[in-house]
Amino acid sequence: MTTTTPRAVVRDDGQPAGAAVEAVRLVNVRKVYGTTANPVAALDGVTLGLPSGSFTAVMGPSGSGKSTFLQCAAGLDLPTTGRVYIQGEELAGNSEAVLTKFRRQRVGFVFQQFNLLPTLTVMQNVTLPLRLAGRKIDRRRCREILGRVGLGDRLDHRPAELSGGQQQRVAIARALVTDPRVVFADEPTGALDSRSAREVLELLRESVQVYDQTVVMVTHDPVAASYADSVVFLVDGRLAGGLDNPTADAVAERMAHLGETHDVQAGA
Ligand SMILES: Nc1ncnc2c1ncn2[C@@H]1O[C@H](COP(=O)(O)OP(=O)(O)OP(=O)(O)O)[C@@H](O)[C@H]1O
Repeated sequence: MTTTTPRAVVRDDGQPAGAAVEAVRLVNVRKVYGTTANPVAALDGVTLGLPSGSFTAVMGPSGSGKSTFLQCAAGLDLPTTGRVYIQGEELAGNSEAVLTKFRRQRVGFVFQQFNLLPTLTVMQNVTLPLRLAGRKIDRRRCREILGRVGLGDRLDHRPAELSGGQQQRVAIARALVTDPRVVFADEPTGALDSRSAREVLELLRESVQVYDQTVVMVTHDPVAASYADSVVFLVDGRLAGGLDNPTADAVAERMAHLGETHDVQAGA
């Protein structure tokens, strides 16, 4: 009989072989802005994995690196050092064309200011990512998604004819139309009244619970964060702990004491 010494098999992204592939994984990500003489580390060694089908809120004080985190995780920008994986595939290559293709195939975005094209109708805005990716436009599916966000009767309207909340729902439909694995949202409720904000957050949660997508959302608002499955906190570009099943009160309480938990690198 022969015996073999068990050997841990580790995948290229640092995860044990056989582990479920995470939707997003950052490994020791640093992003440095500024000059060599005066560098600013917007992200300072962030290692974090977000499971598929999870809804994560990213919080922290102003300047803590939240937007930089989202930009790097989503492939809108490249880290100075470290690695980023979406659904197990490394976001690599330094040409903008490669990054653009990667984003078009795998991720969707929702921004605070909606970023709809004003001259296009609702339907044209929603089909745009498919056109840009050279993919077939299935109008029935687009109508279905717009119905899902409550805008099935507004297909021919232009953004200026819609309320802020409705515009953000168009933006969500546009983010979902390519069936991305991960939707990144940067302050998606920042420009909305509380009722519209609630509708937008419910749609994001539905895309996780019903459609098994993964959502990563930067927010300043503890109520918005309470719609997520978990919250990760950033302070000075470093992870400063997390919170599962967050309530708005628990999030607000943590935010109030964030500086004190500064050096905890969680979720690695
Ligand atoms: N393009 C840039 N050039 C130089 N410094 C930058 C740049 N972008 C961000 N920074 C710096 O990096 C740090 C993190 O910025 P970031 O925008 O990620 O923070 P944030 O948490 O999203 O802030 P806020 O909540 O105010 O939007 C800040 O010190 C910021 O000044």
